[in-house]
Amino acid sequence: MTETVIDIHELTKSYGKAKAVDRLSLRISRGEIFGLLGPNGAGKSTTILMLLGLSEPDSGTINVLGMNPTREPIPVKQRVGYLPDDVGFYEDRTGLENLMLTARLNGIPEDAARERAKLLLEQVGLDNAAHKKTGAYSRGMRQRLGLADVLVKSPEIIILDEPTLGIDPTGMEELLSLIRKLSREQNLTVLLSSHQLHQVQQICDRVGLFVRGRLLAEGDVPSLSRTLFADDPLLITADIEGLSPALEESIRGIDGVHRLEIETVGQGAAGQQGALSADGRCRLQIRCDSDCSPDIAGAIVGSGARLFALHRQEYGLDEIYHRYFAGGEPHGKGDDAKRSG
Ligand SMILES: Nc1ncnc2c1ncn2[C@@H]1O[C@H](COP(=O)(O)OP(=O)(O)OP(=O)(O)O)[C@@H](O)[C@H]1O
Repeated sequence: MTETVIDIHELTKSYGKAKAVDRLSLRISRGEIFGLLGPNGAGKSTTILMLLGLSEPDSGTINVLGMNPTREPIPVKQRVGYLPDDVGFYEDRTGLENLMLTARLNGIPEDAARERAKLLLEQVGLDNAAHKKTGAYSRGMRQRLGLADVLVKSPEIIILDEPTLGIDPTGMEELLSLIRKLSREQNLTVLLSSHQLHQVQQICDRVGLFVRGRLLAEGDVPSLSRTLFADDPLLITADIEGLSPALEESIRGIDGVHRLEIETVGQGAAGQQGALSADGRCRLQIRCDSDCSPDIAGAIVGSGARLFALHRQEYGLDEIYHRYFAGGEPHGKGDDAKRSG
């Protein structure tokens, strides 16, 4: 059975009349990577501060590793690592010295501190920069050092606030795969807030979508997209040559196919519907309620037509996010969402 390590129930926090967090309920399991997503002011940071015992809820309950962070902030802090978005280091000291300082502050004896710091620098890929002053580190290196820094005390949960902010795409990719690797190897629970949707999607087991202090939806990306796009079936596009009435008929007859539209492509085509281009090429746009691509490909090839490309549109976090947050407001199911092809 999976162990719940973070259990939030009906958590509410207001600043004056404004509710920063509004009846938030959420459970996170050990070893899970959970992404907190939402526009500015959604309540992500306020939630994180309450999880760390740095801010007191107005009502509701929070349980972190069996503890109440408001009443037991110190034991929670010992077992939960936090990487803020603007991590600070002693710039005139090396990466190794900075980590050893954190180790000392956590009561780790000198020899063990050095060993731990060296091991962590190796794990985050900074062993070559161990003796370089952190003032000369790039943003990506600082974030990796920040990750090593939160891991010094061997936490069970790490909370990362916008860890990929300001890092170039390669550095971002490396940092995220490092987070995933560490989480999987050490059964480390990771809670991360981010706006980098595409990247978050790659590493998070589950995401929660926040807006105005409320959790609008949570789940893994495929199940969220199924719920959100339930009235907007899957789109499969096929570029073919040699469409016949019999092929049209057989595609329309495939179980799960809702609608078939034909668009011209290729030489002399103007993208008009229903006509073939001079070279006989056309694009079939097939809306289905399940993935019918194998049956569609089979029907095309079986009819003697030539298949040039078959593409299945995937709804990812970007589409989900835009549907909820376009213009900073949650949108309903019927609204247009920005889609990638
Ligand atoms: N100390 C504070 N005093 C007054 N209002 C605050 C305070 N901290 C946050 N708020 C307000 O609470 C709401 C939630 O803010 P919070 O910082 O938690 O959002 P966020 O999702 O973390 O946003 P961001 O991505 O910009 O950090 C916002 O309306 C914010 O203005």
